[in-house]
Amino acid sequence: MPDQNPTAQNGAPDQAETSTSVPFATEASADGQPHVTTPQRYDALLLAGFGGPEGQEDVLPFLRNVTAGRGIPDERLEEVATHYRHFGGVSPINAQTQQLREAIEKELQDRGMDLPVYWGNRNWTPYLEDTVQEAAAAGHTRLLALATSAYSSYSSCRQYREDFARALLNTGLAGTVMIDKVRQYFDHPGFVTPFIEGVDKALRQFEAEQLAPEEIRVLFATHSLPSADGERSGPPELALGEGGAYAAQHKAVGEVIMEQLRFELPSRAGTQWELVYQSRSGPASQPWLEPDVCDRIAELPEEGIKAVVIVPLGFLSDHMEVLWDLDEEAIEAAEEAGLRAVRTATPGVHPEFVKGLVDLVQERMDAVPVTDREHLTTLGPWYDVCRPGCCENARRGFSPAAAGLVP
Ligand SMILES: CC1=C(CCC(=O)O)c2cc3nc(cc4[nH]c(cc5[nH]c(cc1n2)c(C)c5CCC(=O)O)c(CCC(=O)O)c4C)C(CCC(=O)O)=C3C
Ligand SMILES: [Fe+2]
Repeated sequence: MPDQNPTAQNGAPDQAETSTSVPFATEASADGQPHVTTPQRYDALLLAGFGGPEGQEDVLPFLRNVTAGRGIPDERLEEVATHYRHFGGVSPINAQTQQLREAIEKELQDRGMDLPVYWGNRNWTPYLEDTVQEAAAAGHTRLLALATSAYSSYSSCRQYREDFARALLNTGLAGTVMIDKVRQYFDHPGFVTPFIEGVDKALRQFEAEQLAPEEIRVLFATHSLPSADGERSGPPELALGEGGAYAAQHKAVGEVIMEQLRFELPSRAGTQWELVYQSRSGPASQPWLEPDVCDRIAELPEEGIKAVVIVPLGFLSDHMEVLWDLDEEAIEAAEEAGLRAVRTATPGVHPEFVKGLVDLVQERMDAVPVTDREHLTTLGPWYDVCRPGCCENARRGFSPAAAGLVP
Protein backbone atom coordinates (compact mmCIF):
# COMPACT_ATOMS: atom_id res chain seq x y z
CA MET A 1 0.00 0.00 0.00
CA PRO A 2 1.46 3.42 -0.84
CA ASP A 3 2.02 5.79 2.06
CA GLN A 4 -1.01 8.03 2.64
CA ASN A 5 0.88 10.79 4.44
CA PRO A 6 -0.47 13.99 2.88
CA THR A 7 2.65 16.07 3.44
CA ALA A 8 5.26 16.68 0.75
CA GLN A 9 7.67 13.80 0.62
CA ASN A 10 11.04 14.68 -0.72
CA GLY A 11 12.90 11.94 1.08
CA ALA A 12 14.20 8.69 -0.30
CA PRO A 13 11.67 6.96 -2.56
CA ASP A 14 10.05 3.89 -1.05
CA GLN A 15 9.96 0.44 -2.64
CA ALA A 16 6.82 0.97 -4.71
CA GLU A 17 8.25 4.15 -6.17
CA THR A 18 11.49 2.67 -7.39
CA SER A 19 9.70 0.32 -9.77
CA THR A 20 10.15 1.36 -13.39
CA SER A 21 7.08 -0.59 -14.44
CA VAL A 22 4.65 2.00 -13.04
CA PRO A 23 2.51 3.10 -15.98
CA PHE A 24 3.40 6.77 -16.25
CA ALA A 25 3.90 6.72 -19.98
CA THR A 26 0.82 8.67 -20.94
CA GLU A 27 -1.18 8.37 -24.07
CA ALA A 28 0.48 11.57 -25.21
CA SER A 29 3.88 9.95 -25.26
CA ALA A 30 2.79 6.56 -26.51
CA ASP A 31 4.01 7.23 -30.03
CA GLY A 32 7.50 7.93 -28.75
CA GLN A 33 7.62 11.41 -30.24
CA PRO A 34 9.07 14.41 -28.42
CA HIS A 35 6.06 16.48 -29.48
CA VAL A 36 2.43 15.50 -29.20
CA THR A 37 1.13 14.83 -32.67
CA THR A 38 -2.47 13.85 -32.03
CA PRO A 39 -5.13 16.12 -30.49
CA GLN A 40 -5.69 15.53 -26.78
CA ARG A 41 -8.80 15.80 -24.65
CA TYR A 42 -7.73 17.08 -21.26
CA ASP A 43 -10.48 17.65 -18.72
CA ALA A 44 -8.63 19.91 -16.27
CA LEU A 45 -5.46 21.94 -15.82
CA LEU A 46 -3.13 21.35 -12.92
CA LEU A 47 -1.19 24.47 -11.94
CA ALA A 48 1.87 23.16 -10.09
CA GLY A 49 3.55 25.66 -7.79
CA PHE A 50 6.48 25.73 -5.39
CA GLY A 51 4.53 26.73 -2.27
CA GLY A 52 5.67 28.91 0.61
CA PRO A 53 5.03 29.44 4.33
CA GLU A 54 1.94 31.35 5.49
CA GLY A 55 3.19 32.38 8.93
CA GLN A 56 6.14 32.19 11.35
CA GLU A 57 5.20 28.71 12.55
CA ASP A 58 5.29 27.39 8.98
CA VAL A 59 8.83 28.56 8.18
CA LEU A 60 10.82 25.60 9.51
CA PRO A 61 8.40 22.87 8.36
CA PHE A 62 8.39 24.50 4.93
CA LEU A 63 12.19 24.60 4.77
CA ARG A 64 12.32 20.96 5.84
CA ASN A 65 9.95 20.07 3.00
CA VAL A 66 12.09 21.93 0.48
CA THR A 67 15.39 20.46 1.54
CA ALA A 68 14.51 16.98 2.77
CA GLY A 69 17.42 14.66 2.10
CA ARG A 70 19.29 17.29 0.08
CA GLY A 71 22.25 17.99 2.37
CA ILE A 72 21.69 21.72 2.84
CA PRO A 73 23.79 22.86 5.83
CA ASP A 74 21.89 24.02 8.94
CA GLU A 75 23.54 27.45 8.83
CA ARG A 76 22.09 28.03 5.37
CA LEU A 77 18.61 26.97 6.54
CA GLU A 78 18.81 29.27 9.55
CA GLU A 79 19.89 32.10 7.33
CA VAL A 80 17.09 31.48 4.83
CA ALA A 81 14.61 31.28 7.72
CA THR A 82 15.54 34.87 8.68
CA HIS A 83 14.59 36.04 5.17
CA TYR A 84 11.11 34.63 5.66
CA ARG A 85 10.93 35.88 9.26
CA HIS A 86 11.73 39.38 8.04
CA PHE A 87 8.45 39.23 6.05
CA GLY A 88 6.40 37.92 9.00
CA GLY A 89 7.04 34.30 8.03
CA VAL A 90 4.88 34.74 4.94
CA SER A 91 6.11 34.14 1.43
CA PRO A 92 4.12 36.04 -1.18
CA ILE A 93 4.39 33.07 -3.53
CA ASN A 94 1.09 31.39 -2.63
CA ALA A 95 -0.90 34.57 -3.22
CA GLN A 96 0.94 35.08 -6.51
CA THR A 97 0.24 31.55 -7.71
CA GLN A 98 -3.40 32.03 -6.74
CA GLN A 99 -3.51 35.26 -8.78
CA LEU A 100 -2.00 33.45 -11.73
CA ARG A 101 -4.60 30.74 -11.39
CA GLU A 102 -7.41 33.32 -11.44
CA ALA A 103 -5.90 35.06 -14.46
CA ILE A 104 -5.65 31.75 -16.34
CA GLU A 105 -9.25 30.91 -15.42
CA LYS A 106 -10.40 34.25 -16.79
CA GLU A 107 -8.44 33.82 -20.02
CA LEU A 108 -9.87 30.31 -20.51
CA GLN A 109 -13.36 31.65 -19.91
CA ASP A 110 -12.83 34.50 -22.39
CA ARG A 111 -11.85 31.93 -25.01
CA GLY A 112 -14.81 29.70 -24.21
CA MET A 113 -12.53 26.89 -23.03
CA ASP A 114 -14.23 24.74 -20.46
CA LEU A 115 -11.30 23.61 -18.30
CA PRO A 116 -11.23 23.90 -14.51
CA VAL A 117 -7.86 24.95 -13.06
CA TYR A 118 -6.64 23.01 -10.02
CA TRP A 119 -3.71 24.34 -8.01
CA GLY A 120 -1.25 22.20 -6.04
CA ASN A 121 2.20 22.86 -4.58
CA ARG A 122 5.38 20.90 -4.07
CA ASN A 123 6.26 22.24 -0.63
CA TRP A 124 3.18 23.66 1.08
CA THR A 125 -0.60 23.52 1.14
CA PRO A 126 -2.46 22.98 -1.07
CA TYR A 127 -0.22 19.95 -1.67
CA LEU A 128 -0.26 18.41 -5.14
CA GLU A 129 -1.31 15.09 -3.69
CA ASP A 130 -4.50 16.53 -2.18
CA THR A 131 -5.22 18.51 -5.31
CA VAL A 132 -4.91 15.48 -7.58
CA GLN A 133 -7.25 13.60 -5.27
CA GLU A 134 -9.74 16.47 -5.34
CA ALA A 135 -9.63 16.64 -9.14
CA ALA A 136 -10.15 12.88 -9.42
CA ALA A 137 -13.07 13.00 -6.96
CA ALA A 138 -14.68 15.61 -9.24
CA GLY A 139 -14.29 13.19 -12.16
CA HIS A 140 -11.21 14.74 -13.79
CA THR A 141 -8.81 12.05 -14.91
CA ARG A 142 -6.94 13.64 -17.82
CA LEU A 143 -4.87 16.45 -16.36
CA LEU A 144 -2.56 18.81 -18.19
CA ALA A 145 -0.04 20.33 -15.82
CA LEU A 146 1.51 23.78 -16.02
CA ALA A 147 4.48 24.23 -13.69
CA THR A 148 5.46 27.69 -12.47
CA SER A 149 8.91 27.25 -13.89
CA ALA A 150 10.07 27.94 -17.45
CA TYR A 151 13.43 26.15 -17.82
CA SER A 152 14.83 22.62 -17.83
CA SER A 153 16.60 21.19 -14.78
CA TYR A 154 15.88 18.76 -11.99
CA SER A 155 14.48 21.48 -9.70
CA SER A 156 12.55 23.32 -12.39
CA CYS A 157 11.14 20.44 -14.44
CA ARG A 158 11.81 16.84 -13.48
CA GLN A 159 11.14 17.32 -9.77
CA TYR A 160 7.59 18.42 -10.64
CA ARG A 161 7.20 15.30 -12.79
CA GLU A 162 8.37 13.15 -9.87
CA ASP A 163 5.95 15.01 -7.60
CA PHE A 164 3.12 14.11 -10.00
CA ALA A 165 4.15 10.45 -10.03
CA ARG A 166 4.40 10.39 -6.25
CA ALA A 167 0.99 12.06 -5.91
CA LEU A 168 -0.55 9.42 -8.19
CA LEU A 169 1.13 6.57 -6.31
CA ASN A 170 0.34 7.85 -2.83
CA THR A 171 -3.32 8.36 -3.67
CA GLY A 172 -3.65 5.03 -5.50
CA LEU A 173 -4.65 6.95 -8.64
CA ALA A 174 -1.80 5.77 -10.87
CA GLY A 175 -3.41 4.11 -13.86
CA THR A 176 -6.70 6.00 -13.31
CA VAL A 177 -5.53 9.59 -13.57
CA MET A 178 -2.97 10.70 -16.13
CA ILE A 179 -0.87 13.84 -15.84
CA ASP A 180 0.79 15.34 -18.89
CA LYS A 181 2.87 18.52 -18.68
CA VAL A 182 3.08 21.60 -20.89
CA ARG A 183 6.49 22.07 -22.49
CA GLN A 184 9.12 24.28 -20.87
CA TYR A 185 8.27 27.79 -22.07
CA PHE A 186 11.49 29.76 -21.53
CA ASP A 187 11.47 30.97 -25.13
CA HIS A 188 7.73 31.44 -25.62
CA PRO A 189 6.91 35.06 -26.48
CA GLY A 190 4.40 35.20 -23.60
CA PHE A 191 7.19 34.56 -21.12
CA VAL A 192 9.86 36.69 -22.84
CA THR A 193 7.79 39.81 -23.63
CA PRO A 194 7.44 41.03 -20.01
CA PHE A 195 11.23 40.80 -19.64
CA ILE A 196 11.82 42.75 -22.86
CA GLU A 197 9.50 45.48 -21.56
CA GLY A 198 11.18 45.54 -18.16
CA VAL A 199 14.74 45.75 -19.49
CA ASP A 200 13.68 48.40 -22.01
CA LYS A 201 12.21 50.54 -19.23
CA ALA A 202 15.33 50.20 -17.07
CA LEU A 203 17.66 51.02 -19.97
CA ARG A 204 15.58 54.08 -20.82
CA GLN A 205 15.89 55.27 -17.25
CA PHE A 206 19.70 54.99 -17.27
CA GLU A 207 19.95 56.42 -20.78
CA ALA A 208 17.90 59.42 -19.65
CA GLU A 209 20.44 59.90 -16.87
CA GLN A 210 23.12 60.35 -19.53
CA LEU A 211 24.91 57.08 -18.85
CA ALA A 212 26.80 55.78 -21.89
CA PRO A 213 25.73 52.35 -23.20
CA GLU A 214 29.16 50.94 -22.26
CA GLU A 215 28.63 52.02 -18.65
CA ILE A 216 25.46 49.93 -18.26
CA ARG A 217 25.55 46.16 -17.70
CA VAL A 218 22.50 43.91 -17.91
CA LEU A 219 22.68 41.03 -15.45
CA PHE A 220 20.28 38.17 -16.15
CA ALA A 221 19.89 36.42 -12.80
CA THR A 222 18.67 32.91 -12.21
CA HIS A 223 18.70 30.33 -9.44
CA SER A 224 22.02 28.56 -9.08
CA LEU A 225 22.14 24.76 -9.19
CA PRO A 226 24.68 22.17 -8.17
CA SER A 227 26.94 22.02 -11.24
CA ALA A 228 26.17 18.31 -11.60
CA ASP A 229 22.43 19.12 -11.91
CA GLY A 230 23.25 21.80 -14.44
CA GLU A 231 25.19 19.37 -16.58
CA ARG A 232 22.33 16.85 -16.49
CA SER A 233 19.62 19.36 -17.33
CA GLY A 234 17.80 18.57 -20.55
CA PRO A 235 17.86 15.30 -22.46
CA PRO A 236 21.20 13.46 -22.18
CA GLU A 237 21.66 13.34 -25.96
CA LEU A 238 21.94 17.14 -26.19
CA ALA A 239 25.18 17.04 -24.12
CA LEU A 240 25.37 20.81 -23.69
CA GLY A 241 28.22 20.62 -21.16
CA GLU A 242 28.77 23.04 -18.27
CA GLY A 243 25.38 24.35 -17.15
CA GLY A 244 23.60 22.02 -19.62
CA ALA A 245 20.24 22.94 -21.14
CA TYR A 246 19.50 25.12 -18.09
CA ALA A 247 22.32 27.59 -18.78
CA ALA A 248 21.92 27.31 -22.56
CA GLN A 249 18.22 28.21 -22.36
CA HIS A 250 18.87 31.24 -20.15
CA LYS A 251 21.68 32.47 -22.40
CA ALA A 252 19.56 32.04 -25.51
CA VAL A 253 16.69 34.01 -23.95
CA GLY A 254 19.07 36.74 -22.76
CA GLU A 255 20.43 37.04 -26.28
CA VAL A 256 16.90 37.34 -27.75
CA ILE A 257 15.94 40.06 -25.26
CA MET A 258 19.07 42.09 -25.97
CA GLU A 259 18.77 41.66 -29.73
CA GLN A 260 15.25 42.99 -29.64
CA LEU A 261 16.24 46.00 -27.54
CA ARG A 262 19.22 46.84 -29.75
CA PHE A 263 17.07 46.52 -32.83
CA GLU A 264 14.78 49.18 -31.34
CA LEU A 265 17.70 51.42 -30.38
CA PRO A 266 20.98 50.60 -32.17
CA SER A 267 22.98 52.85 -29.80
CA ARG A 268 22.48 50.13 -27.21
CA ALA A 269 24.98 47.90 -29.02
CA GLY A 270 27.54 49.00 -26.44
CA THR A 271 25.56 47.63 -23.52
CA GLN A 272 26.79 44.17 -22.65
CA TRP A 273 24.93 41.47 -20.77
CA GLU A 274 25.80 38.34 -18.83
CA LEU A 275 24.16 35.44 -17.03
CA VAL A 276 24.68 35.36 -13.26
CA TYR A 277 23.44 33.02 -10.54
CA GLN A 278 21.85 33.61 -7.14
CA SER A 279 20.53 31.84 -4.04
CA ARG A 280 23.27 29.22 -3.89
CA SER A 281 22.91 26.74 -1.03
CA GLY A 282 24.48 23.33 -0.47
CA PRO A 283 27.79 22.62 1.25
CA ALA A 284 30.72 24.86 0.26
CA SER A 285 32.58 21.77 -0.99
CA GLN A 286 29.95 21.14 -3.68
CA PRO A 287 30.38 23.11 -6.93
CA TRP A 288 27.36 25.19 -7.98
CA LEU A 289 26.83 27.25 -11.11
CA GLU A 290 28.69 30.58 -11.02
CA PRO A 291 29.31 33.51 -11.05
CA ASP A 292 27.19 34.73 -8.17
CA VAL A 293 25.26 37.93 -8.86
CA CYS A 294 26.72 39.80 -5.86
CA ASP A 295 30.30 38.72 -6.65
CA ARG A 296 29.96 40.01 -10.19
CA ILE A 297 28.43 43.30 -9.05
CA ALA A 298 31.44 43.88 -6.78
CA GLU A 299 33.82 43.44 -9.75
CA LEU A 300 31.96 45.64 -12.24
CA PRO A 301 33.24 49.11 -11.21
CA GLU A 302 36.77 48.04 -12.21
CA GLU A 303 35.37 47.30 -15.66
CA GLY A 304 34.06 50.84 -16.02
CA ILE A 305 30.44 49.96 -15.23
CA LYS A 306 28.31 52.62 -13.51
CA ALA A 307 24.84 51.01 -13.56
CA VAL A 308 23.35 47.53 -13.50
CA VAL A 309 19.99 46.27 -14.71
CA ILE A 310 19.17 43.20 -12.63
CA VAL A 311 16.73 40.92 -14.47
CA PRO A 312 15.09 38.03 -12.56
CA LEU A 313 15.11 35.90 -15.71
CA GLY A 314 14.73 32.58 -13.91
CA PHE A 315 11.54 33.47 -12.03
CA LEU A 316 7.85 33.99 -12.66
CA SER A 317 6.83 36.22 -9.76
CA ASP A 318 8.23 38.45 -7.03
CA HIS A 319 8.65 35.71 -4.44
CA MET A 320 11.30 35.43 -1.76
CA GLU A 321 14.22 34.61 -4.08
CA VAL A 322 13.51 37.92 -5.82
CA LEU A 323 12.46 40.06 -2.84
CA TRP A 324 15.38 38.99 -0.68
CA ASP A 325 18.23 37.69 -2.81
CA LEU A 326 17.87 40.41 -5.44
CA ASP A 327 16.01 43.36 -3.88
CA GLU A 328 17.91 43.19 -0.60
CA GLU A 329 21.24 41.47 -1.25
CA ALA A 330 22.03 42.33 -4.86
CA ILE A 331 20.80 45.93 -4.49
CA GLU A 332 22.92 46.30 -1.36
CA ALA A 333 25.94 44.88 -3.22
CA ALA A 334 25.37 47.48 -5.93
CA GLU A 335 25.18 50.28 -3.34
CA GLU A 336 28.43 49.10 -1.80
CA ALA A 337 30.04 49.04 -5.23
CA GLY A 338 28.77 52.54 -5.96
CA LEU A 339 26.61 51.37 -8.86
CA ARG A 340 23.16 52.57 -9.83
CA ALA A 341 20.83 49.55 -9.89
CA VAL A 342 17.33 48.67 -11.03
CA ARG A 343 15.60 45.31 -10.65
CA THR A 344 13.14 44.66 -13.47
CA ALA A 345 9.70 43.05 -13.23
CA THR A 346 8.85 39.34 -13.29
CA PRO A 347 6.10 38.08 -15.66
CA GLY A 348 3.59 37.81 -12.75
CA VAL A 349 0.13 38.10 -14.31
CA HIS A 350 1.21 40.21 -17.29
CA PRO A 351 -1.58 39.75 -19.87
CA GLU A 352 0.88 38.51 -22.52
CA PHE A 353 2.23 35.90 -20.12
CA VAL A 354 -1.23 34.67 -19.18
CA LYS A 355 -2.26 34.54 -22.84
CA GLY A 356 0.95 32.69 -23.66
CA LEU A 357 0.27 30.03 -21.04
CA VAL A 358 -3.21 29.45 -22.38
CA ASP A 359 -1.79 29.35 -25.93
CA LEU A 360 0.53 26.59 -24.73
CA VAL A 361 -2.45 24.65 -23.39
CA GLN A 362 -4.34 25.15 -26.64
CA GLU A 363 -1.31 24.15 -28.70
CA ARG A 364 -1.12 20.90 -26.79
CA MET A 365 -4.82 20.08 -27.06
CA ASP A 366 -4.75 20.78 -30.81
CA ALA A 367 -1.42 18.99 -31.40
CA VAL A 368 -0.15 22.02 -33.31
CA PRO A 369 2.66 20.96 -35.68
CA VAL A 370 6.12 21.78 -34.39
CA THR A 371 6.73 24.11 -37.32
CA ASP A 372 3.81 26.31 -36.15
CA ARG A 373 4.78 26.51 -32.49
CA GLU A 374 5.82 29.83 -31.08
CA HIS A 375 9.41 29.96 -29.88
CA LEU A 376 12.06 32.66 -29.98
CA THR A 377 15.32 30.68 -29.74
CA THR A 378 16.87 27.92 -31.82
CA LEU A 379 16.67 25.62 -28.78
CA GLY A 380 12.88 25.59 -28.96
CA PRO A 381 10.12 24.68 -29.27
CA TRP A 382 10.99 22.49 -26.27
CA TYR A 383 9.73 18.90 -25.97
CA ASP A 384 6.14 18.18 -24.91
CA VAL A 385 7.23 14.81 -23.60
CA CYS A 386 10.45 14.63 -21.63
CA ARG A 387 12.97 12.16 -23.01
CA PRO A 388 14.35 9.27 -20.94
CA GLY A 389 16.98 10.50 -18.50
CA CYS A 390 15.94 14.13 -18.92
CA CYS A 391 16.99 16.40 -16.03
CA GLU A 392 17.89 13.55 -13.73
CA ASN A 393 19.04 14.42 -10.25
CA ALA A 394 22.76 13.94 -9.92
CA ARG A 395 22.53 13.62 -6.13
CA ARG A 396 19.86 10.96 -5.77
CA GLY A 397 18.92 7.78 -7.53
CA PHE A 398 16.17 7.22 -10.05
CA SER A 399 12.59 8.12 -9.11
CA PRO A 400 9.63 7.51 -11.39
CA ALA A 401 8.30 10.59 -13.12
CA ALA A 402 5.02 11.29 -14.91
CA ALA A 403 4.76 13.13 -18.24
CA GLY A 404 7.80 11.51 -19.78
CA LEU A 405 8.76 8.80 -22.19
CA VAL A 406 9.62 5.58 -20.39
CA PRO A 407 12.80 3.99 -21.80
C1 LIG B 1 16.01 26.11 -10.21
C2 LIG B 1 15.30 26.59 -8.98
C3 LIG B 1 14.21 27.44 -8.94
C4 LIG B 1 13.52 28.10 -10.12
C5 LIG B 1 12.48 27.22 -10.69
C6 LIG B 1 11.20 27.15 -9.88
O1 LIG B 1 10.63 28.20 -9.56
O2 LIG B 1 10.76 26.03 -9.56
C7 LIG B 1 13.86 27.60 -7.57
C8 LIG B 1 12.78 28.36 -7.12
C9 LIG B 1 12.44 28.61 -5.79
N1 LIG B 1 13.15 28.26 -4.69
C10 LIG B 1 12.44 28.69 -3.59
C11 LIG B 1 12.84 28.49 -2.26
C12 LIG B 1 13.88 27.68 -1.86
N2 LIG B 1 14.74 26.95 -2.67
C13 LIG B 1 15.63 26.26 -1.89
C14 LIG B 1 16.62 25.40 -2.33
C15 LIG B 1 16.96 25.13 -3.66
N3 LIG B 1 16.38 25.66 -4.79
C16 LIG B 1 16.98 25.12 -5.91
C17 LIG B 1 16.67 25.41 -7.23
C18 LIG B 1 15.61 26.24 -7.62
N4 LIG B 1 14.72 26.87 -6.79
C19 LIG B 1 17.96 24.18 -5.46
C20 LIG B 1 18.82 23.34 -6.36
C21 LIG B 1 17.96 24.19 -4.06
C22 LIG B 1 18.80 23.35 -3.13
C23 LIG B 1 17.98 22.29 -2.49
C24 LIG B 1 17.33 21.40 -3.51
O3 LIG B 1 18.07 20.70 -4.23
O4 LIG B 1 16.10 21.38 -3.57
C25 LIG B 1 15.33 26.53 -0.51
C26 LIG B 1 16.03 25.93 0.69
C27 LIG B 1 16.93 26.89 1.34
C28 LIG B 1 18.05 27.31 0.42
O5 LIG B 1 18.87 26.45 0.17
O6 LIG B 1 18.00 28.43 -0.07
C29 LIG B 1 14.26 27.42 -0.50
C30 LIG B 1 13.58 28.03 0.70
C31 LIG B 1 11.24 29.32 -4.01
C32 LIG B 1 10.15 29.88 -3.08
C33 LIG B 1 10.35 31.31 -2.78
C34 LIG B 1 9.31 31.78 -1.81
O7 LIG B 1 9.00 31.08 -0.82
O8 LIG B 1 8.76 32.88 -2.03
C35 LIG B 1 11.23 29.28 -5.38
C36 LIG B 1 10.18 29.80 -6.31
FE1 LIG C 1 14.91 27.15 -4.79
